[in-house]
Amino acid sequence: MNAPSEPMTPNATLQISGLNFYYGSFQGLKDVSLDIFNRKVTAFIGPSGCGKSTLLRTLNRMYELYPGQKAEGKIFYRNRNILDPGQDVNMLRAKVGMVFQKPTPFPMSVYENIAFGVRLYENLSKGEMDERVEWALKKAALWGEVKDTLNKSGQSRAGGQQQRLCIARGVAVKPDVLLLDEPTSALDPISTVKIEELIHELKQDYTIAIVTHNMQQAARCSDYTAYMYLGELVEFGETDQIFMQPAKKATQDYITGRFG
Ligand SMILES: Nc1ncnc2c1ncn2[C@@H]1O[C@H](COP(=O)(O)OP(=O)(O)OP(=O)(O)O)[C@@H](O)[C@H]1O
Repeated sequence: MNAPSEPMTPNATLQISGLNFYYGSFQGLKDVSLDIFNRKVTAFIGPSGCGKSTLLRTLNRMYELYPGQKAEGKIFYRNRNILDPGQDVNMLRAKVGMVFQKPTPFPMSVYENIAFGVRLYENLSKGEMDERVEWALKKAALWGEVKDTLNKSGQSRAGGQQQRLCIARGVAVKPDVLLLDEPTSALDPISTVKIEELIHELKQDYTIAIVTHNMQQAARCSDYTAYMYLGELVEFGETDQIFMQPAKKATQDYITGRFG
């Protein structure tokens, strides 16, 4: 780990400063700066291709799994710039977990879906692991539905349960931050409501950033909203302000459906 660098804004879990992102020669993010606050939900909204997912994927350096993708600028987490080459990326991804649009349980039992990730970071006894699995499934509001079938395949569950299993898997390694990339867009309305209720519960313990196409979802779930367009952050603020009194006409046009 590098020496501590700059102090962060109080109450910020992540502080993004002057972030640029490149897919080869194409610039996907342009000088983006914003704070992601502790135990709050921050929503990224904007038309398709504006850079929402790109921004989310910088926060745990997920983009590095793909050649030719590069981030420049600073993202502070615990007073350190996680974009520094010395950052331990595995540790970062344990602390800043991610859930994807399409539920992606591993091809193994419900129990193993959770235990697998925990074993990468901790050496727990069988009893401790059983407790951790139960704890994570309870956090993801799934325990009641799966407690009698923990040894059945995670992939055989319904879509909404699979997504909550992925959230349980993320929570099980005790992260600080959960990144949710369109977590309900592949789900039916009832499962969507459950995930939204879960987000509300989870923010008591975790900092959450969510990408969503659905403006009503952003309005319902988030405390802060960032409106993006063509790789730039147009406006960022408390969700009520962004939806009721946006400072910029471009934001107003988007949220009133006049554009996008
Ligand atoms: N692997 C890639 N290679 C090249 N360009 C990419 C790649 N992935 C994304 N882009 C481009 O980067 C820009 C931002 O994409 P991104 O997926 O972050 O947008 P988004 O706002 O999340 O869009 P959507 O709502 O459609 O998911 C787009 O112009 C997109 O075409």
